[in-house]
Amino acid sequence: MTVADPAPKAITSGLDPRFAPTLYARVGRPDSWTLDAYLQSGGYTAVRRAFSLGNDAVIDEVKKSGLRGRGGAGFATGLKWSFMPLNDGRPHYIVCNADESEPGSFKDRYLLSEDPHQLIEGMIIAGFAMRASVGYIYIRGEYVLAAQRVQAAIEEARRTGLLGRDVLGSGFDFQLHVHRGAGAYICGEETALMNSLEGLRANPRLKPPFPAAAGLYGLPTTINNVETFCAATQILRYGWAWHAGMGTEKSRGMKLFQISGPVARPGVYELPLGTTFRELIHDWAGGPTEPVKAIIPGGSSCPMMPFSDRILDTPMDYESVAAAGSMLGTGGVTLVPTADCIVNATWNLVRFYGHESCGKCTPCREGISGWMTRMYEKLVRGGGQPGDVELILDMSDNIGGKSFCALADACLGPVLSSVRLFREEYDALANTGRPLYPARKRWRDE
Ligand SMILES: NC(=O)c1ccc[n+]([C@@H]2O[C@H](COP(=O)([O-])OP(=O)(O)OC[C@H]3O[C@@H](n4cnc5c(N)ncnc54)[C@H](O)[C@@H]3O)[C@@H](O)[C@H]2O)c1
Ligand SMILES: Cc1cc2nc3c(=O)[nH]c(=O)nc-3n(C[C@H](O)[C@H](O)[C@H](O)COP(=O)(O)O)c2cc1C
Ligand code: SF4
Repeated sequence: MTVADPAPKAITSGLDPRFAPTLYARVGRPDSWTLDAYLQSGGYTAVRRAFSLGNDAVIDEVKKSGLRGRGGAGFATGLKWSFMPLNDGRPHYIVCNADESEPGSFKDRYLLSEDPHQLIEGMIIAGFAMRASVGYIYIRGEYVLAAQRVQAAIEEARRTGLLGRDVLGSGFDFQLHVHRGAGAYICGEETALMNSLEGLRANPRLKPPFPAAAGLYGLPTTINNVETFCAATQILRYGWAWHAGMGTEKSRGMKLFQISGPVARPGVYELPLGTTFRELIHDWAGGPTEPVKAIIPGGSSCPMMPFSDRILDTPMDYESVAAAGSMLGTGGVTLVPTADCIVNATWNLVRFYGHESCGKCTPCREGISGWMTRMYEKLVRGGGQPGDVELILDMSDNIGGKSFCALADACLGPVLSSVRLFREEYDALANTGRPLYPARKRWRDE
């Protein structure tokens, strides 16, 4: 754990005036993290509505809203909630995945530190719907401020009858606990996260069984991302039709897009799914500050795409970005400058994944942490040889689809796409030992 959590001064919440303020409505406002501020803006009305609807109707409401998981994979949230068994007499758990460690993703930290009650309300609603009386919020270790604010908000909620026995006189008992991570990316993978919560080493578990069948302590569990629970609060507040009325046919609602790299106004922008890359980059983030050659659309595990007119006009929804050859992921858009060595930039990601490999399976431990990391290091240090690029492709072929969890494949996203798009930069290093562009300074080099 190395990086302390700074106060969120630099964020830009791009609330679109055409839509009612939603997920980031309170971010940046004075004392936004306190119960008083939350109540003044209509907080905890959604949970009262949920209680009046009843458990199954809440799940139905989320299903009809079209909400899909905002942790990256986009799995239908209401459907996932409906997998939890009914009245089986066993304890059920819900878990909030607040581990947010994907390079390029930084939306959840501000939901946590600036608006913890919105998350708590979403988790009470989810716990009620899925008959869970205990919830855990697993927070990335580096998010110090976020953990403090969430903990303080839980205590406020307990003191005022929003958590604990008989929440708001509904007869529903619900407790929430914060668990802080200790700086491992793999703890964001939901089954590794459950092992970590149980005090075990954070290795992923086999799926299936999915968590609803056998989750935390082997009991029915549902894990959702921070933004997903917060969106559930808004859906219960404004109704499923309001949410389903935004976005595209299969990707409904608003999304927190993040943009980093050489743009005038990097930050978090709350926009409807289906907004184009061009609108985000040019209209909201003020446009690139230097020539750009690639877009990483949704966090570092998503394949790079060229910075072309076709891609700029692609709507940012799950289907359109997949059709364009990548993934929407977390909506964390990163721009890669033209004058940066793509091999060095990719090496930065490869060594991140190599460092974060949990070591459980051979293709990832030996392939990513070992061969791939050494191969990139050799290339960027000027030791490249003819045939190295073919070797990278061959290694990728032996790793892809053969690892225990998605981490190894995530590393291959930037590797294979950068070779495909910028082969000449790889060939230059392999054949001459010299890059076509000088490498930018990376924080890992400092
Ligand atoms: N937010 C971050 O910081 C971060 C970091 C790394 C990766 N990611 C994202 O993680 C994603 C991969 O996550 P994953 O490996 O959990 O994806 P996944 O597709 O295995 O699962 C996504 C969710 O849907 C559920 N699910 C999927 N199929 C199911 C089924 N048949 N029955 C019941 N439930 C089912 C899973 O339990 C899980 O909750 C990537 O797309 C990436 O964008 C996010
Ligand atoms: C290596 C790895 C790391 C992950 N890290 C996160 C994370 O930090 N936050 C998150 O919400 N999901 C993360 N995920 C995805 C989770 O496994 C899971 O899909 C998600 O929490 C489900 O929530 P959702 O349905 O609300 O998206 C990660 C997946 C993998 C493979
Ligand atoms: S792919 Fe990597 S992180 Fe996932 S189980 Fe295998 S070694 Fe661990």
